Amino acid sequence: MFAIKTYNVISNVGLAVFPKNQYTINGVEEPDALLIRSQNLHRNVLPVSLLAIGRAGAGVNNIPLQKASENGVVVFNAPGANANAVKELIIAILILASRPVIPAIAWTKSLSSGKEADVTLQAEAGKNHYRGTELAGKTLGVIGLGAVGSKVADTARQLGMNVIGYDPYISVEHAWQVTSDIKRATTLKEVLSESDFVTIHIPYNEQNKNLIGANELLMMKKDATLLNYSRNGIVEEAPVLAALNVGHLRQYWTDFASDELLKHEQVIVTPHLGGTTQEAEDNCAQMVANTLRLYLETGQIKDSVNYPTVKMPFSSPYRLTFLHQNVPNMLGQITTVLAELNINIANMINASKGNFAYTMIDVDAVMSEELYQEFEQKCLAIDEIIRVRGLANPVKEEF
Ligand SMILES: NC(=O)C1=CN([C@@H]2O[C@H](COP(=O)(O)OP(=O)(O)OC[C@H]3O[C@@H](n4cnc5c(N)ncnc54)[C@H](O)[C@@H]3O)[C@@H](O)[C@H]2O)C=CC1
Ligand SMILES: O=C(O)C(=O)COP(=O)(O)O
Repeated sequence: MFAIKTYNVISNVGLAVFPKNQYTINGVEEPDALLIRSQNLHRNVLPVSLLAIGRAGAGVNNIPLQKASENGVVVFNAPGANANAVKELIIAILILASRPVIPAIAWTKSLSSGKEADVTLQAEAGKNHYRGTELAGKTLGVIGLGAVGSKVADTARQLGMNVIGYDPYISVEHAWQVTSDIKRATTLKEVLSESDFVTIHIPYNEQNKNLIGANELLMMKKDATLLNYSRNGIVEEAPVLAALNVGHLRQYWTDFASDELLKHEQVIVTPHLGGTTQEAEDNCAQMVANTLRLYLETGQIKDSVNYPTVKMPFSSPYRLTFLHQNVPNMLGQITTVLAELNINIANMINASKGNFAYTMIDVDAVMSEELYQEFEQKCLAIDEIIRVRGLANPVKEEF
């Protein structure tokens, strides 16, 4: 049995991926895996039992990745699974930022038909106060052309906007997804200075902390609108409020509340709604539940943010897996231990990601508990080996 502990609201479609006869959900204190959304784990102690964390969503800045890697905890996310939800919200916001639909609705609601008054006439007479502008022909700057940004760029083009994209680290896969008729900016300044709307779709990490501050805001067109549906730490709040106050920036739309932002009339804050649709919640939970199962049951790693992708058919009766430092001679040391115990290798694979690496070795026969314990002890005596697992071949391997 594997034990999963969940935090946040996780879709039942995702939870249904775990067969009841093999998994307990929220049944024990020492889980094999966590399944979370935005739960902040930075202050949590990771239990020794913990093998994996599944983030049902994109951003992993709520997870202590270095600590997880060092403790042999593989962290997975659900790349792209909520991107359409964020895209649709961004498009709605671009329209709401151009046309005062929300105040117009509130005003219309306030009309009352007294004895003489006719709400239709009042509405017709007052509508000019709610004149908007159109998106077609305006320029949208998209910072980050990953799963969300590439979709936003495409749809904005379909709406007749000019689109400038900026992503110096774009993956080949996403580069293929981005429509070819957007302008590629080579500097942040280029995208900021040419856009009427700027929308940010990048991860929060040390490098992207405060990416948009006073200097960058000055690069923006006067009267432009800034959208931050990525993370609050990417945009510095004080300079944004100052830019709004002096009339340099028109509006700031964000998914991340703060006391200061909520007080400002030209800041419109949504309650971290980007990925909150039924479809996105189902997609994310289902995707990451499948990758958790794949890892827990077969040792294979897919969509991990801290360990490499490793795929190998489970064609032998027994599999050994090793999370270790990415240093020379790891394979040599592991195979020496196997040879000492007279265990024959049927198949093996090794891959690395940054400072960490993963090795899977399929062996000819199921190891007895006693033999496995001896093997594990010898392996863990090697300083650079972080975690060892022994897995019997599951009946079902496809996820
Ligand atoms: N508001 C919400 O509910 C949601 C927020 N997000 C946030 O949006 C972020 C992006 O999500 P996805 O597009 O799914 O991730 P992704 O990983 O597919 O794309 C991120 C892109 O940003 C690029 N990038 C990184 N640093 C950059 C920089 N300094 N300048 C320009 N480009 C840069 C990368 O090369 C990559 O192409 C997530 O990390 C998360 O923080 C994602 C989903 C929902
Ligand atoms: O996927 C992301 O990065 C998000 O920000 C969505 O967060 P959530 O799952 O709604 O708490």
